[in-house]
Amino acid sequence: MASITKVYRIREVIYGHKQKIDLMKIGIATDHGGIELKQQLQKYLEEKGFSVKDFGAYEYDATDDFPDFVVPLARAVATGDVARGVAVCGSGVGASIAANKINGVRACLITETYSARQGVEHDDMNMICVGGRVIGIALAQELLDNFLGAEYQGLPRQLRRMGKVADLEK
Ligand SMILES: O=C(CO)[C@H](O)[C@H](O)[C@H](O)COP(=O)(O)O
Repeated sequence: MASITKVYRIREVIYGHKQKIDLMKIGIATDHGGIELKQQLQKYLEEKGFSVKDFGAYEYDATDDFPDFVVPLARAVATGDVARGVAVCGSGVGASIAANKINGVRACLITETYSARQGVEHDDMNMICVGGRVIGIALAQELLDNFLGAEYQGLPRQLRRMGKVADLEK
């Protein structure tokens, strides 16, 4: 695992991030497709000691739209207001599509633990998207444990690849 100092240095070199991000501050968002899962995950994270910023939705409304909640969360991840983001929608697909429109966000729809960890270690994934209509709380908790327990390794080949991805945003 990379040291925190190394992680900050990597972020500064690749993305130009200057500020030290509070790694215990996590953002969470959902549309109506994941209200219950979001509530359960927020409680789970808080019990683990994370500070969780809730971007809504706060109540079930079948007419709400995922970009209205996921994009503010993605912007907070991109600016470093929160260290990482957890986005829920019905399938997780819409959330990942919307989040990846924001420069600096590397969001992925995740359904198994290998990718939850490897996506961070190799690709510096900073948002995880899950489907509230697809997975249950037990798997979702395991996904978060792997996502939040992982750090970008920043090996030379990984830096080269993510540098090429970051160049796409210039
Ligand atoms: O799952 C989603 C897209 O991947 C969306 O975020 C919504 O949750 C889903 O489309 C909502 O569907 P509904 O039929 O409008 O409830």
